[in-house]
Amino acid sequence: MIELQALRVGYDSSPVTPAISGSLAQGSMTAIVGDNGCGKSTLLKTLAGFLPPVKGSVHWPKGRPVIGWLAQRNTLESDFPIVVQDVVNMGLWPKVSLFRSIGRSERLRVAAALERVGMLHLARTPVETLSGGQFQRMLFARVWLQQAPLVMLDEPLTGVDENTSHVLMSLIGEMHQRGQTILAVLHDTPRVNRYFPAVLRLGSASCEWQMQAKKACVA
Ligand SMILES: Nc1ncnc2c1ncn2[C@@H]1O[C@H](COP(=O)(O)OP(=O)(O)OP(=O)(O)O)[C@@H](O)[C@H]1O
Repeated sequence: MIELQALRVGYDSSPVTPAISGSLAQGSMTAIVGDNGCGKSTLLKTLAGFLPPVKGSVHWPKGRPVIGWLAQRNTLESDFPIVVQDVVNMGLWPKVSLFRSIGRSERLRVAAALERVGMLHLARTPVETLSGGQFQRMLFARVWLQQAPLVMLDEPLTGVDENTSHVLMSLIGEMHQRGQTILAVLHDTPRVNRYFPAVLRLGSASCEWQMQAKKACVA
C-alpha cells in the first residue's frame, strides 16, 4: 500500500529522522515507536500528505486511499459549539455531505458507533464538556464509523485510563480484522509488543522494522 524509499521527514528542508525504507502492506497493522521528538508524528503527517518529504520518497502503488486520521489529543480544539453525535456524524463523510440530512440507517450507524465506545448516553452532550477519555472515545467512534482503507492514529492511547485504553485497543484490532490498514504512533510498549504484528522503531541515527507473529489482536 505504501512504499518508503530512503524517506527523511522534517520541516523547512531540515530532516528530523534518518532515512526510512520499507513498505506497509494493505491490511497490515504497524506501530511507530521511539523517543519523544524522534519524528514519529512528523512521519505520520508526511505519509498523510500534510507535509512534503525532505528527502527520498513515498510511493502509493495503487494511489493514496482515503485516510481515517486521529490527531494527537493535545493538538485538537475541544471547545467547538457542537454535540458528540455531530462529531461522529462526520465519519459518514463523504457518503453524506453537509447539505444532505442524515437518514434513519445512517442515524442507526452513528448510534452503533457511539454504543461501541460506550458513549451513546452522551450523544447530545456538548463536546466542550467531555473529559479527555470521553473525547478520545468520541473521536474513535468517528474513525471506526468512517471505515477508511487506511487509518492513522497519533498516540491514540495517551492520557486515557486503562479501561478506555482497553476499549480503544479493541477497536483498533477490530478495524484491522475487517481489513483496514493501521498505522499508529504509540508509547504503550506492552500493548505494542502484545498486539502489533509490525513495529517501526525510529531512532535518531537509524530505524528498524520488526515483524512478528501475533496472537489475536483484539484486546
Ligand atoms: N511545526 C514544526 N516546525 C518545526 N519543527 C517541528 C515542528 N513540529 C515538530 N517539530 C520538531 O520536529 C521534531 C520531531 O517532532 P515530532 O512531533 O514528530 O516527534 P515525536 O516523535 O512525535 O515526539 P513525541 O513522542 O514527543 O510526540 C522535534 O524536534 C520537534 O521539535
